[in-house]
Amino acid sequence: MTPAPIAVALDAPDLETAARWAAVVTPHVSTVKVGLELYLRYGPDVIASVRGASGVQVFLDLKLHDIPNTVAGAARAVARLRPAILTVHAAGGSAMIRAAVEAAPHTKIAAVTILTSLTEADLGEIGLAGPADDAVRRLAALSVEAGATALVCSPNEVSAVRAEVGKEITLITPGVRPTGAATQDQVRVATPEQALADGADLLVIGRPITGSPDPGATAAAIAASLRRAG
Ligand SMILES: O=c1ccn([C@@H]2O[C@H](COP(=O)(O)O)[C@@H](O)[C@H]2O)c(=O)[nH]1
Repeated sequence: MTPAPIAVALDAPDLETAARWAAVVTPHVSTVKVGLELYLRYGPDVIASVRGASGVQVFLDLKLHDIPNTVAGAARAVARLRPAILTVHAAGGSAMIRAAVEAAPHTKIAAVTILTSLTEADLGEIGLAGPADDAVRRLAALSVEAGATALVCSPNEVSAVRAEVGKEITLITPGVRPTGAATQDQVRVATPEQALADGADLLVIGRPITGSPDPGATAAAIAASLRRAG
């Protein structure tokens, strides 16, 4: 069976737990995601541990955000680990995004538009007043113009972003919650089925899977539900 277009966020407190989650979900999902918690604790070794024997695609979610020269150096440093996807913050601007793209030519650079944990009130607080859609579309267009081939946005904006950037760009959506699951610190959310129907290419799902009693079975159930819906 083809693995579902899901990236399981391995936000684990230790490497053993992350590797165990990766091993049980990889028959069912296309991708595992390593974020700041794991990478800052264990460094590059974490990539081989979660990739394991299956060779599953690894998404390195470091959300780089600095001056172009520094981001280029960081992207070059992690590119040797061969992550399939590496994130940078779109708010770093065109030159910074372009620097990452040029420094890591074999890695898909994904620009994070507006974090899925932010409300419109939060956006006002940081000087981006107005509907989230507007800021997300603006940052999406700028990122693609700068060479990003993937974008991270909430499922709520995915159809607007698709209309803005076309079908060649990979749209990645965190903030995905199966019906009835706790939203936790996520604000702009939708179900896996809705996110996919609206045009997402890769759904990031963490705690609803890793916090469940049987992460392998939960990943399999979400994957089956996507196949039924598709
Ligand atoms: O806007 C963003 C960008 C990245 N993330 C990351 O996705 C996962 C979501 O985990 P859940 O447990 O499903 O909430 C997490 O690793 C975030 O760092 C995001 O949530 N929103």
